[in-house]
Amino acid sequence: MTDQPPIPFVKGVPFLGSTFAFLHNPLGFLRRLQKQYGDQRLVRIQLGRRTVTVLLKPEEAKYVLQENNRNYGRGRSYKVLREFLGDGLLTTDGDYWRRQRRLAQPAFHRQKLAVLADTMIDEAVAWTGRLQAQDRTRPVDVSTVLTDVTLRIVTKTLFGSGLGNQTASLSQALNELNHIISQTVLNPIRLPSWFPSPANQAYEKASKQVNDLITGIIQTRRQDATPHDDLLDMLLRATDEETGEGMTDAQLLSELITLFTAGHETTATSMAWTLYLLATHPDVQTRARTEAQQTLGTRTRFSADDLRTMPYLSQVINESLRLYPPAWAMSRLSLGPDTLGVYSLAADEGVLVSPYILHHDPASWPNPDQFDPDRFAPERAAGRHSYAFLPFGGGPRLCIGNQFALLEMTALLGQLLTMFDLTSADTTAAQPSPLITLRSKQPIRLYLRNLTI
Ligand code: HEM
Repeated sequence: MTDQPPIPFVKGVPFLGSTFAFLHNPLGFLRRLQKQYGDQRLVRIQLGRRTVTVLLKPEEAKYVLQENNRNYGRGRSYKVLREFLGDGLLTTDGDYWRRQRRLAQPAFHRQKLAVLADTMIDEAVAWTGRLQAQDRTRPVDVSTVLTDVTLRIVTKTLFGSGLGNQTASLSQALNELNHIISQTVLNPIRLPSWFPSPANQAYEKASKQVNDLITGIIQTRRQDATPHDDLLDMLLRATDEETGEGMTDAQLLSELITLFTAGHETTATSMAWTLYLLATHPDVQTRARTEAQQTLGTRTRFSADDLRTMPYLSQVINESLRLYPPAWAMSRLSLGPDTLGVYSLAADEGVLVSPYILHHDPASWPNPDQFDPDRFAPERAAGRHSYAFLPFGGGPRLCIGNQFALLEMTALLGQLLTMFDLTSADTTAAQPSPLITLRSKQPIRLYLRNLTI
């Protein structure tokens, strides 16, 4: 190991290294690194007091996320999230994470998802109905309408439709909690959690409300032998093959809040980008609509099977996830020393895997900024490295909700395209803003014109 060269290091400015350059424009900064250091495959930068190794090629991403994943734990950003989400799938590591993942995985199997897909389709139909009833001479802010529908879908698929008037209060409380978490995680000046600041007090209040509501739901369900077609039911029934034990109420609570948080804004964000791309590429929109219309035929509602049989729509979604991956960066910490390609990596080093950077590498994606769904046509995708496209991460920590998200997006897109023509209300191009997820800097506003008129 000692013969190996150190990873190329970007010095930046004295004491602060690349901190300001990165914070000022993270995506621009990372793309400059890619241009300058792409041939070396990785590069180390200084962020604050720590150094971070940025992986610039899919081979190293695969190595860290999959081949030697046991040497890489959750990075620092997950430690902050853990304060809020507790010990859930997203924030834990090691044996604890492995057991929770084993318990939760069956809830996301194909047949189980087919049941949840029906809920998604019902919600997609209701959503387009609400859009149709709106005043459509004015543009629609897509983030608002998508947050609304993805919230409904995640609440219903997690907790079922039997919550009655609790559905609205739960959804509202969880959304508020989610909002406070995002604001706090992104704020560089964080007061300790015991300090009675307005943000900490708002968090305490929302968190207590969510915990009380979900704990109440869990306890009611534990007394109820009737099967429910929702994720909570599947998680409640899950037992560990080795010990025969299931999850405690506290574990269920953390996993439910995690699934809600991880599964809601990501999907709303990528749907917003997809609608924007379709509105600004009318030829792609027409082709996607034709496929959706032909699949639907004379029916008014898609079936769960239909959602897996629209290859062009799936190419469109993939290309949108390539250009604007909601999880634009994933952080890891090396647990022990390692060898990355020809370089040596020390223990306790930050490692950054950025889907955004790998998705814009010209070596894998010629003209990387161009929207071209045919890149995902089987003949063009053949031979591409499997980690050149990783919107859902990879290896054992691959997003547990990836198929859920793709089904949901297909249901919403398919339904929307069969009813409306989409055009952009703005002349300037939308710019990505890397917050916790990769949102658009400006609101995305579209006109929805009724196709039948
Ligand atoms: C377009 C939508 C989505 C995107 C782009 C996305 C992306 C990701 C990525 C990149 C990871 C891996 C993070 C890492 O390894 O550091 C992840 C993990 C995770 N996602 Fe998603 N996700 C999406 C939707 C969902 C949905 C719908 C759910 C649940 C219903 C969900 C639940 C989770 C959970 C629980 C994890 C942690 C898995 C583990 O480590 O075992 N995600 N997601």
